[in-house]
Amino acid sequence: MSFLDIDGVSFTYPGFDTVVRGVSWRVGEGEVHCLVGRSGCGKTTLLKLAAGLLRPQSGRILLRGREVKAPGPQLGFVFQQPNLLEWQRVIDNVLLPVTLQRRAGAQDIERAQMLLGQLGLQGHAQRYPRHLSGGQQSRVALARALMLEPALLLLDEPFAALDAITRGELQDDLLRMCRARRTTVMFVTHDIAEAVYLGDRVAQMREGRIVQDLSVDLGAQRTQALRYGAEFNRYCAQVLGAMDEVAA
Ligand SMILES: Nc1ncnc2c1ncn2[C@@H]1O[C@H](COP(=O)(O)OP(=O)(O)OP(=O)(O)O)[C@@H](O)[C@H]1O
Repeated sequence: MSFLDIDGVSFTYPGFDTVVRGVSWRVGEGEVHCLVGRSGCGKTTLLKLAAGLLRPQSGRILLRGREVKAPGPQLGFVFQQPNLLEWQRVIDNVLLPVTLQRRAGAQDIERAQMLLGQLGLQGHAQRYPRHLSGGQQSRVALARALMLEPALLLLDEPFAALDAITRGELQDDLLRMCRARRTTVMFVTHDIAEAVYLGDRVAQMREGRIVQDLSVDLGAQRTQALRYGAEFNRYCAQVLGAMDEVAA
């Protein structure tokens, strides 16, 4: 049994063609798995299925052996837009997963402050989202997703709107935070280099199916300098090659 078992899962939006077609995918605990593929191939839908936001019509999804039926505290989700509450301060945005259930206590506030500190936002807790840059807002969204210490973090192109340097910093923050906690990560991106940089595995989706599942043996400690190495570029070429096969 893997940490996350996606087993023969299919999904169709009512009245439309099937979007996810018999996908099986296993994710080990503490691993980072990236999912790439052309626009519309079903990546977001698969992520929503893994989150329990959608239910498969066939197959099943098990998290630590238990069927995922609805989103819960074991799951964190980060979307392309930070989706912060504009009228709440940064600290209250981070505390949101707690305050949706109960009043935040001193320990919760301490934890939120710690997460903000780890993401370089210690001085920003009392600000409002509009006072932050795009990269800082993405960091707040990441802190919020980690607030309940989820076992599985699902990210859907969370850094797509950021410039290359900020994006690199966020990638390193994500890896550092998740490796330290052994958080398991599923990360959807259009960017092949981002997938290879972050992933222990990179899966490629095409027309609802996983058509390539590549193990990336670049070690657990990734630094941006890796990107200039031959090995890194070989992995990128392998993923791109499989994508080009589709276009040919
Ligand atoms: N709520 C919905 N109702 C009907 N069809 C949908 C719905 N959401 C998505 N689809 C369709 O399902 C297919 C897969 O969409 P999905 O968002 O999963 O793709 P994706 O690979 O994440 O795309 P992108 O990279 O552009 O975000 C697309 O053809 C899309 O039009």
